[in-house]
Amino acid sequence: MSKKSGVGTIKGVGEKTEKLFEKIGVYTVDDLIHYYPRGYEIFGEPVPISEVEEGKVCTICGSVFGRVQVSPGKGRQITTAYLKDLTGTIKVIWFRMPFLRNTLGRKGVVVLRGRVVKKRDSLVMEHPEIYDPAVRYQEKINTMQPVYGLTAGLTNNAVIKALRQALEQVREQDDFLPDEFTKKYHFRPYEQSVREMHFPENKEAFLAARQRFVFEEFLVFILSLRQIKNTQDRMKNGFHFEDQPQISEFLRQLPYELTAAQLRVWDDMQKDMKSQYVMSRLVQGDVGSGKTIVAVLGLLFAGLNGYQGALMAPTEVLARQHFENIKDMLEQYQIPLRAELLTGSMKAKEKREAYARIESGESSIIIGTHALIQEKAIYHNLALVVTDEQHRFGVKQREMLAGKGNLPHILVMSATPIPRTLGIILYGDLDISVIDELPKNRLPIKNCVVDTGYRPKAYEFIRKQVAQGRQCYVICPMVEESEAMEAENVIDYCEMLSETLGDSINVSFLHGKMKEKEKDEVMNAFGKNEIQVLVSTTVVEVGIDVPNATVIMIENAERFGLAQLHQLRGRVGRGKYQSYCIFMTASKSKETKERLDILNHSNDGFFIASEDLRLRGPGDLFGIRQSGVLDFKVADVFQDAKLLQNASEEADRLLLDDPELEFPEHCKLKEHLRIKLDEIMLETTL
Ligand SMILES: Nc1ncnc2c1ncn2[C@@H]1O[C@H](COP(=O)(O)OP(=O)(O)OP(=O)(O)O)[C@@H](O)[C@H]1O
Repeated sequence: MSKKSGVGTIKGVGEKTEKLFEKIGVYTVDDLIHYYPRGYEIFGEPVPISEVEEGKVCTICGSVFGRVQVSPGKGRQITTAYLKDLTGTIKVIWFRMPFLRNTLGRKGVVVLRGRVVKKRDSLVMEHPEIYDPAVRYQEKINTMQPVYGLTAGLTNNAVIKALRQALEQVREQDDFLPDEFTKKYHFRPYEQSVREMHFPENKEAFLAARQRFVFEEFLVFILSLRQIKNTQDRMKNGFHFEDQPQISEFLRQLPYELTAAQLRVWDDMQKDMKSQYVMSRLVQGDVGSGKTIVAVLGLLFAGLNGYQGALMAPTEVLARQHFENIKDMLEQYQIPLRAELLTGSMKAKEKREAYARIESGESSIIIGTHALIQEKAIYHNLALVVTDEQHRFGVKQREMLAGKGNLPHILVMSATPIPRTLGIILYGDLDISVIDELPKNRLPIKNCVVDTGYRPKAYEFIRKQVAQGRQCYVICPMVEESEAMEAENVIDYCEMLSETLGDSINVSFLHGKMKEKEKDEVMNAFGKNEIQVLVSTTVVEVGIDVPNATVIMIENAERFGLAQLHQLRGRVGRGKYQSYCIFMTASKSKETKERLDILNHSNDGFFIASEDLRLRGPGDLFGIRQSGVLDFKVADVFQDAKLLQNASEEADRLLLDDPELEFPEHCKLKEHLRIKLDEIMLETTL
């Protein structure tokens, strides 16, 4: 086995497990070595069964009592057992582990560790880890146990086992970080740091190791940005943009006036597009601040000037929403441009026809997902690409999109509230425009944080809002184990709510496992108010815009990060109606209360992000990811702002001394950067 070999070369990793590893993005031994835990658990002593608490991960010790039963149902089997100690008995269930029926009964005393939930008024431990024999658990008490991101079928223990072997392959010479930084910032040696990331002695050791990888990650990121920026600096374009009277007319006819901030951004964009240089602009604005219309203006501007404009959305649901919205606008305001939708799930024939209309230039506004940048899509004078911050383009992507024509202007949309100073570092290759005000017609969202006892009242409130013609979202409890279980959960909840609310209210559900077409149908029906209450997972998190929705109720609010809760809440309060957000939590913990209080008292994404940082403090072990957007493996833009600053300064200095990274001490870094840049290119072209 070497670091470059596949995970399948690790002892005990068979073909099936190899496939599961691939699902989580681990292909090689090296990938595994750098597959860091999502968090760590500190195991406590087992508690008496009579003292387990709802909503908490608990450890109990006892023996299996009675028969172990497995409910039928292909792929959904539930194994049920009862565990007993001197103080009481608790029901325990496992999902999709029918083989436990034969093994569990024989084990005698076991230690189980899992989350306790309430089902039909009694406590149930869900899908716990089993420690066998119990003495093995003793070794773990008070140690930090890594918790990895998993997929159905892959257990945490399997990852740990494979990792222990993989770590044998780590060598000091694998370190690509130049020595000068290790010395200057007192980082621990590479090999030790990798180990401490997975199996830290204690919190301090973990924090020290983490610092090193945070710095490394930022440094590589910034150096890559600088390279992209260097090649695209002040690139000339061959477009010729002129003011379009139809756009002024369009703006006059819109049912609302643009805010001053929106007008400012639109002004920046026009200047960019009319100049002789290629635009690379980031538009940053809080949820619901009205970024879409600004993007639409850009697309119209391109179309009316005889070019094509493309809008790339992160999900199909969102792509379709934008498409319908733009198509309606074109019709309503009699703008003679054709909009085209292009998504991965479209039928081959539909795609072929769309490609043809794109290539001939018949369609000038093209909206879609990643499919937009697939090879088969050939553009006819593409002048603008609007995208979100997940899909950032380098020169290569621009070239590919443009075909043989000019490099298109790029507009990137972001709802991540990042302080300007950080933004300049992180988006070093982009000019930044900020939408810092909300449309005038908005009433601030009214929030409340309540416990689960409030549910009946919340449902009553929803019923009243629906009676007034409004609509509601219910975000379902999160299930960490698997997407499939999350889907089941959403369906069950939907059934229950539908019964509670009665026949006159249409309740439906949405989850990530549904087919794109089904998702579209549900979202469409919700958009038209044919569905009044939508029970959903976090798939509605980004971009969904149904201004008639006025209530969002978020179950298990304590399990989400503040930024994510803010995004979710942003689904309401998008129109003129008073909107409400109900944060539901069973947790009594002080931290939860404090965190949710921040949201309860503020609707300002920027303030929330900074408060979150203050609360979590530096080096928070269990920090729930701030944003999926600037997705660093280890680093956190907010928490590690200081290291980001350091890395940025060091990157500048490094490039000043050795612009091509040709010094011998930089050669490993250079090689790593090359691989990294290839990866970035690949990610954006797939
Ligand atoms: N100036 C304005 N006045 C009134 N309503 C507006 C204005 N600008 C946009 N809107 C409306 O506000 C709603 C939210 O706008 P939009 O969907 O563009 O938000 P966003 O910034 O993209 O938010 P998110 O980040 O949540 O996707 C839309 O229904 C839009 O029509």
